[in-house]
Amino acid sequence: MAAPKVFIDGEAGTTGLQIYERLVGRTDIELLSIDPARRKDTDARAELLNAADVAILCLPDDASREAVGLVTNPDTRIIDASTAFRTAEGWTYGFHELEPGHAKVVAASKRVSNPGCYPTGAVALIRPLVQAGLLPADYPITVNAISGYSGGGKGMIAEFEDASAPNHTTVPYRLYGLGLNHKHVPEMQKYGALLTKPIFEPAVGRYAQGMLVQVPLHLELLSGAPSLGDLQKTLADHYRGCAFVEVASIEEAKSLGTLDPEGLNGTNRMKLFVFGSDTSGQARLVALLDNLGKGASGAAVQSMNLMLGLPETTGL
Ligand SMILES: NC(=O)C1=CN([C@@H]2O[C@H](COP(=O)(O)OP(=O)(O)OC[C@H]3O[C@@H](n4cnc5c(N)ncnc54)[C@H](OP(=O)(O)O)[C@@H]3O)[C@@H](O)[C@H]2O)C=CC1
Ligand SMILES: CC(=O)N[C@@H](CCC(=O)OP(=O)(O)O)C(=O)O
Repeated sequence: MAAPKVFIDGEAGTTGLQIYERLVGRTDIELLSIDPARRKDTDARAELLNAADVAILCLPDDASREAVGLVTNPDTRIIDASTAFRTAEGWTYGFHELEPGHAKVVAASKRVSNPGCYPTGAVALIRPLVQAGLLPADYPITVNAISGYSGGGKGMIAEFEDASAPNHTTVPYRLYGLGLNHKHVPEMQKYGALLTKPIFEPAVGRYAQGMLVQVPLHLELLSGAPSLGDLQKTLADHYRGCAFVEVASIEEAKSLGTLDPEGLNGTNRMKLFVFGSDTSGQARLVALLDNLGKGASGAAVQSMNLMLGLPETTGL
């Protein structure tokens, strides 16, 4: 039987290139590549999109919407890495670990939206606690996060790395999203199962890749005033058996004095930590992941594997 065909639209971009590198050596799929000179040519893209069994879109939102509109082959299945369809009807959210059985839903879907990098961490921390009844759905959640500059794609990479770029910067760290209207907020609220819009405080640092996503909580405001151990156990129970999501034990978390955002770079893994103090009644939940791994390209390959009936860990 012929190997299924996969086309990456936006293969030359940051996310696209990382997916290409994960797929190029594989013999269980056939990678369709566009002539670099025609990579923005609508006809050339439409031809390959419709020839693919799975098309992975690694494009800005508008170009993603355009690409979806170019697909007329009912057998072409789409994984979109942009923000365009993450909360849209008819699309499956590609966070396999969302709840038991969700990987099967992804496997059967024709349209899968790849989760945002920050929401992957935030949703992973928040949703199981809401579903377990510990975290009230109307809790005033704050999500604080730092990402490496590759999170902003080719444009931001040039800004930090290319001294000749018009917007070149040498700042070590900066806050952004100050108007509290970051594009990831609706996604965090929807898949975090929250009734209240979270306050999202992102920052970018002068390093390429890797992120930390934090959710601070006051334990006495949670249902039943749980301990740090109760929160850790709820998360650990939820992610037990997941190949790519791990929950640190309370002992491991207590043994750490610091946490490095680059710790899982180059992997499709995410690790969750419950820090804090039962004595002070405060928790600091943290997700560690690679924005280009589990936060983008790794997650897209995980979905592609499932959609093609392959083990989700293939090539990851
Ligand atoms: N970087 C990250 O950590 C993450 C990114 N994403 C999402 O993935 C998507 C891609 O982001 P990223 O890879 O970072 O961005 P990049 O800017 O690095 O790459 C986007 C690519 O798309 C190309 N492109 C733009 N318009 C078109 C078009 N009309 N037709 C064909 N190609 C086009 C660009 O071309 P050109 O080279 O000419 O600019 C570029 O190569 C975005 O939607 C982003 O939100 C998701 C999670 C994390
Ligand atoms: C550092 C930085 O700028 N990060 C990007 C997020 C990455 C991205 O492009 O968003 P998705 O994960 O939804 O695709 C931002 O905040 O806009």
